[in-house]
Amino acid sequence: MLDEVDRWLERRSWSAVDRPLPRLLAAKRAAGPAGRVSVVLPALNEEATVGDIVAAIRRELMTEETPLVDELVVMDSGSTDRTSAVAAAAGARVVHRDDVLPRLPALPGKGEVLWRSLMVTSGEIVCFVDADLRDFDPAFVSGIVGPLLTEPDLALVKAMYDRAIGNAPVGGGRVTELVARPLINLYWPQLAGFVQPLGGEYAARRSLLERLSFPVGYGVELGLLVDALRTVGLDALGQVDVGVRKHRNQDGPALGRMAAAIYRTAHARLARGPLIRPELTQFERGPDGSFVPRTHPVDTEERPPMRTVPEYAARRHAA
Ligand SMILES: O=c1ccn([C@@H]2O[C@H](COP(=O)(O)OP(=O)(O)O)[C@@H](O)[C@H]2O)c(=O)[nH]1
Ligand SMILES: O=C(O)[C@@H](COP(=O)(O)O)O[C@H]1O[C@H](CO)[C@@H](O)[C@H](O)[C@H]1O
Repeated sequence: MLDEVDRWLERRSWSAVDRPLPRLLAAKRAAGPAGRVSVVLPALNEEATVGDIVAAIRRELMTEETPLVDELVVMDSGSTDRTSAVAAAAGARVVHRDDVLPRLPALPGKGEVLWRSLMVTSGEIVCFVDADLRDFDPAFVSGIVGPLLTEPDLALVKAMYDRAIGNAPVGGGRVTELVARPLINLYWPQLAGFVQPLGGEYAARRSLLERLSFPVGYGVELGLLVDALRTVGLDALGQVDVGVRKHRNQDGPALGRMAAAIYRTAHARLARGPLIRPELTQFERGPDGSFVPRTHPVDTEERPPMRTVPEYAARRHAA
């Protein structure tokens, strides 16, 4: 690793226990409006898990005694199950992607709803948490929000954790290990110190997020991390150890499509090369036992920095 990254690991890598909740609450009070925290859960058909996550955040971080989180929003990404009803019953504000910036028809994808969430939240600190987590611990939120309350020169903090898969305590993060980590080490070695560059739990200042493009699909984590490095520099980025992360693990073909979106996002940020063909063909055995190609589109759209959207600028001016 670069010497710069070794130094960065000394300065910008923490554990959630380094900042106990009373310290964070005091820092939040001292920060005033700049300490307002919005938590956003992107959710596509997460009825099985979203309610417990919402309830845990409300129970531990949204009480009179522990008011760390000011706003909890579940962004419905086009669910066809009871995600919205379950999230609302647990106490979240639920926003459907189609109800945000209706003049821009919603595109499918996680990044799309994360981008739109900036339009419907008001926190100066925005914290993203996946809605498919199992055994969710609210320290995921307080751990990554903490440094943004105590270190004014930080702009984005990622969670780091062991990646469980099935019943095994480690071995998850397959696209991270096979795609993102090699890409980052080859092309953005300053980011090589991030243990979980694709992790879905991260917090950032709105002042940074509103300046970044959002890939509409699964490229959003890599895109935001690479662009944050370019925009604010490595020393404004950090990571916090929050233990173990368990989530619903997708199958290989689904992760292949995710990997293609991540490759596309990386390609778009490398020197402008030849136009790439945004498709991915995978194979499965057909009824007659032969291999059948299945071609899927790879999302290429990126939403512009939110601060360039007139409605957003007007809303911020009015606030
Ligand atoms: O089009 C999408 C795809 C995913 N997600 C959400 O984004 C998070 C991460 O997605 P997923 O679990 O599919 O990714 P993985 O963790 O398996 O990489 C979850 O809360 C999903 O419900 C979403 O809101 N819209
Ligand atoms: O880290 C990874 O390799 C993938 C897949 O994880 P698993 O192999 O299912 O544990 O999960 C992450 O990647 C997505 C793309 O960046 C993020 O959106 C997810 O939040 C994150 O879970």
